[in-house]
Amino acid sequence: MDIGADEAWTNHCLDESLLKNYSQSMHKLASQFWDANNKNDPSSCRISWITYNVLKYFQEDYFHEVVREKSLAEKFIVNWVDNNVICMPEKPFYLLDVGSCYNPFQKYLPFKVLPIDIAPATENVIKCDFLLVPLDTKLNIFKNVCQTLPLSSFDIVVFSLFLEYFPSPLQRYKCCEKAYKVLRPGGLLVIITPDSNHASSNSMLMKNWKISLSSLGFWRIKYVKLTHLHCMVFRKCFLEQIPKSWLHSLNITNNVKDLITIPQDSRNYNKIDKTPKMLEKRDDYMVANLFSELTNI
Ligand SMILES: C[S@@+](CC[C@H](N)C(=O)[O-])C[C@H]1O[C@@H](n2cnc3c(N)ncnc32)[C@H](O)[C@@H]1O
Repeated sequence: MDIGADEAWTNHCLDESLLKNYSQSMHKLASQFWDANNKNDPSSCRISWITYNVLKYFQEDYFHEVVREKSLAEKFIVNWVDNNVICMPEKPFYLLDVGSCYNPFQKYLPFKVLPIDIAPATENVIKCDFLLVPLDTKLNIFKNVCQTLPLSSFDIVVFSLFLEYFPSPLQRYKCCEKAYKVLRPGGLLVIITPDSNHASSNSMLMKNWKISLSSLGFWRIKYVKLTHLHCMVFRKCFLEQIPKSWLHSLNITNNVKDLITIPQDSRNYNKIDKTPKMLEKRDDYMVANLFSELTNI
């Protein structure tokens, strides 16, 4: 029976032991295997990649991006006034790590981190369902549970291996919309999503993500395909009309909320053969291979 994404999500969230089990396994996989294998190399470690690129933006590229936005404003005939530019943020940069699991950014001193997760794997992570948590003027945490997140407050929002957790593109879109609201103008949304295929095989998908996020007021300033990951940095423009005008110039107006798709979305689960099968030796090899592929995430 098809129950739809929202009901599927509600049912999933009710199963606390399943959520906990997942995040603890994820913590173990990331800290005991991936971190040990990738030696903090930004060309293979997602956390180092994010840290390197975010610091480069705030410490070297910030004004270059402001100049670029100003020239785009001229191109799309959007009214630009110089006091659009709010002062450049200073260290420590305020980072919201959504789906943090085990707070992997805590060791980086340039960040003041708020790590949130629907099922924290460690005690220093705050419990919060990002999809449902209300926004307000202030951060409100009660008994290690986040009650409200503050609007226009963060320099950086990180979605690392997070969006693909949701069953529908619309839920992913709502998360990006929320990230837009909690970011300061000029702030960054960093998205990391897994994919071990060649860069060209899902390039259309990534282009659609760019379109969808542009409709919210983000401008993509960096995109890199690593062996097993797509890594993207989106900047919250001072003027949301700029990315929206870009979309308008391409005649893109429809379905922008349904474009954050992942390869699993197009799988027809009704057609999958559900008759129980005996596991064979070659199934073990297949699973082992799958994980060895991910050793340098
Ligand atoms: C694959 S793990 C990624 C952990 C970490 N970000 C990393 O890169 O290693 C995804 C995490 O997202 C969390 N999560 C899923 N849905 C969430 C939601 N709605 N709000 C907050 N966290 C969520 C899960 O509990 C899980 O810990």
